Amino acid sequence: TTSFSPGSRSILRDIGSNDISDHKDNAVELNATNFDSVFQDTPAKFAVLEFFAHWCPACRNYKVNIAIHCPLFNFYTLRFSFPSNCFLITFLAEQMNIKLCDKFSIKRYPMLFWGPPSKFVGGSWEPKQEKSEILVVEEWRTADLLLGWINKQLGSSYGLDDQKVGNDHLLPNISDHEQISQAVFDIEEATEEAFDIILSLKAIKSSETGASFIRFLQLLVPHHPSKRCRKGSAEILMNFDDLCPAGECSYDSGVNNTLRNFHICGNDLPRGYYMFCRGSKNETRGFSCGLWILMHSLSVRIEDGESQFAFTTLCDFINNFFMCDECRRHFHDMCLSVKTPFKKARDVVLWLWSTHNKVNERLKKDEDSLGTGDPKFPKIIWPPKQLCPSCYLTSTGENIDWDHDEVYKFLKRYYGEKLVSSYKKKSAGGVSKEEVVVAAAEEMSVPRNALVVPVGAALAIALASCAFGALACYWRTQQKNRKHHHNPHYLRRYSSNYLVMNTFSNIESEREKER
Ligand SMILES: Cc1cc2nc3c(=O)[nH]c(=O)nc-3n(C[C@H](O)[C@H](O)[C@H](O)COP(=O)(O)OP(=O)(O)OC[C@H]3O[C@@H](n4cnc5c(N)ncnc54)[C@H](O)[C@@H]3O)c2cc1C
Repeated sequence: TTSFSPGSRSILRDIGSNDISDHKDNAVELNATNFDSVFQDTPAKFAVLEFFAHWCPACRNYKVNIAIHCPLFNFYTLRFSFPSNCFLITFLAEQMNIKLCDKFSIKRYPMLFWGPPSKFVGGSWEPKQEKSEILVVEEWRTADLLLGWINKQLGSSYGLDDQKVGNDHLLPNISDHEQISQAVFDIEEATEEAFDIILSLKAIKSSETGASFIRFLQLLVPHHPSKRCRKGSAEILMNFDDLCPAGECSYDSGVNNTLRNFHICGNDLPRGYYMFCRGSKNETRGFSCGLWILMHSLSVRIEDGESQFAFTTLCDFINNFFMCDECRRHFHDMCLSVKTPFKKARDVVLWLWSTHNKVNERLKKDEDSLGTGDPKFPKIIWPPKQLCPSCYLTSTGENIDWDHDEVYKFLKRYYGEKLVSSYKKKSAGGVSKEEVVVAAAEEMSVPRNALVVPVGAALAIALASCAFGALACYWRTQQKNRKHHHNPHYLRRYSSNYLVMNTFSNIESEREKER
């Protein structure tokens, strides 16, 4: 038997497996406090909201039935997502959540509702309410009943044997113009998952790995495409020297003031699923895809003065914290092959793009011969012509003559504006105002008047006052008195020319002004 912790969504994951006792509870708590934000946070068009009670055997039994008999549900419950953009949320009706139960007039368990997620935000339901967009799901006891009911609402004809419907609203990457908007969610997910992995493997274990982690945060604070990740990174950065004095982080859970008390992108992450990066098989894509997208989206946001810093930071981050050994080593070799420091942001963007293509090329051969790739997402040299015709000067067979100016323009658009505007466009023409609020990614530019100081300034102040956590310490000091110093030793050590020293709030207020 499995016990589900009160209020958690663990049951969703648990029913994803036929052996429902397999899974650990690592799910995000859904409760009266985050109820609205969870609904706001999804680009899904429809949601199934379930009120259940942990003592209600029927609640559990019908889910097991669904999990075993309908792979389609298996998929969406596992991934929280459903064909036609629908997802299931379970909600435990216990004492602390009683007000919400009242708002939805819950009189029995389980009770399932169907509607656009935005309608659940601050929403309510009454039995005789007419014209409500929230409907009670009447048929839910078995997989085919529930599927039949949903088919009726959607005018679709999904069948119990459908295996891969989870991806049918996502186009393959060849035509992923519109889908890139969803990548913001994956960028957040990958950022938080990377942080989780670092914590669970206790990967910050020396002053070197600590410094690498700090530099990564320094890159995220001004440039992460998601505002809440920028904020979360800033918080960790500011507290880092307290959290990891002398490079010794405490990883104990249940202890105050440890890294575990922090989330880079917010308490409700990681969500446990990917959207743009979702594979057609469970074991493909996901985190590593999200990590690439994160790196590309960072690269197009940096300024020339940060080029070498961004390059070494990404290289070191992968080398220290991406725990796929083969990936790490190959990437590291490619980093080492760069002999001249980068001076232009454009060159970093193009280096990352071509490095990613080298990985694609290598993996394509492996995947073709071993059959280990995702059949829906074969490795390709990217971007394909369909996505960027002007990127191609000529191509004969395997040889492509790229127009690098066009490739650069395309990448800036795709991982910068496009990532933002598709999402906003979709929201504006789509369901509700709230969805715009959820847009985790906003503008791509760093404020023009960002204060840029020599990065060497960091060590002058920082080393003197805090042996380790130097950069975090400096960062804090900077906020207080903004003194500029220079220390060539630091430049050598971190091989970086400049560092944008903006406080998070400065950056955000600049962004507000620009808006
Ligand atoms: C640093 C790093 C090194 C890796 N090394 C290895 C390795 O050695 N062996 C291994 O088996 N796996 C490796 N991986 C994983 C592998 O690269 C893929 O991430 C994984 O196979 C999933 O592939 P995917 O189809 O989701 O596409 P990914 O390659 O993950 O790409 C994600 C998305 O990025 C876009 N994209 C594709 N190519 C480019 C490009 N050139 N420039 C910009 N955007 C692009 C596409 O939209 C694509 O869907 C590595 C991952 C990372 C982050």
